[in-house]
Amino acid sequence: MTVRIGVTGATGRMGREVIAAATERDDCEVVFAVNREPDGETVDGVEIEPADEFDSLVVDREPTAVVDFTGPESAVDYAEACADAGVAFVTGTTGFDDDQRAALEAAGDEIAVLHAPNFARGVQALVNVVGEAVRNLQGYDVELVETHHNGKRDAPSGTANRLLEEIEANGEFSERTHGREGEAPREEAEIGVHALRAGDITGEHEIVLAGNHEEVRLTHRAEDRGVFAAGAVDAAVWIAGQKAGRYDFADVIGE
Ligand SMILES: NC(=O)C1=CN([C@@H]2O[C@H](COP(=O)(O)OP(=O)(O)OC[C@H]3O[C@@H](n4cnc5c(N)ncnc54)[C@H](OP(=O)(O)O)[C@@H]3O)[C@@H](O)[C@H]2O)C=CC1
Ligand SMILES: O=C(O)C1=N[C@H](C(=O)O)C[C@H](O)C1
Repeated sequence: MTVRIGVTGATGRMGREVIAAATERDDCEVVFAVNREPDGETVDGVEIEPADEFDSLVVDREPTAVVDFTGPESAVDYAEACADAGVAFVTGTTGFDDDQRAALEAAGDEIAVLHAPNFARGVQALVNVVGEAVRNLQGYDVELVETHHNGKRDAPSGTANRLLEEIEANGEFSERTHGREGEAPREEAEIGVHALRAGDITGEHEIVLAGNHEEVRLTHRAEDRGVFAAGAVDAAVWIAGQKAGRYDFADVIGE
């Protein structure tokens, strides 16, 4: 079976990678790709169409799934349009506020919705091990540093927030401290969170656990955005035929 994929944010950093990853697979076809204000360009031979035609494209082209890397507001709009059309929705977009997250989850009542803040398999492994590290090192100081390109809009990253949830679920922490300045001694139970933005760095996440005259560093470094795109296309293939509900990348890779 060929999985028919619609792509949103198609001329963005990730949208281009998704088109490339999908078109190089034998089991996928990109049936449409949209961006806000396309200027007639094509990406890997796929014509980029205007985003305001999404509602008709998602019906007429009969995609199996839409893959979205845009922004939180538009991701929610696309999820709702997919719910109306009965088309599965995969999004890697980050930076949702609580209302937007609730709206995205509500779409999961109608269709299969998969949201993952990071589609790298190595990050899923990091999520799996960080809780165990925190449990084994109770009382150690924990700090998280994430580093991304200078075009990233949200901070901390979606991946950082996911890792922080895992850290908090496995240890006794009082609060997150976002950066430090001036007279700011460390509280025993705080988690320091630091967001660096520079150049075209694809994405790095490092958790530092320190105490007892030793330190442990758990680091993931994405070397190429293709790793995220490949994971997102794997998710689009996996979600074909899934029933309505809310899914994450762990479901795709079988954990
Ligand atoms: N889950 C994962 O593995 C990953 C997630 N991400 C996340 O994906 C998202 C996109 O990242 P990236 O590709 O780097 O960003 P870009 O800014 O490069 O691309 C975003 C694209 O979406 C379009 N867009 C943005 N806002 C809207 C809107 N309101 N309506 C319609 N189109 C819109 C932009 O159009 P225009 O050109 O007109 O602005 C652009 O083409 C971010 O939230 C990022 O954090 C990124 C990498 C991996
Ligand atoms: O914006 C990015 O580039 C990335 N965003 C995701 C996030 O916010 O966690 C994933 C990845 O780190 C790249």
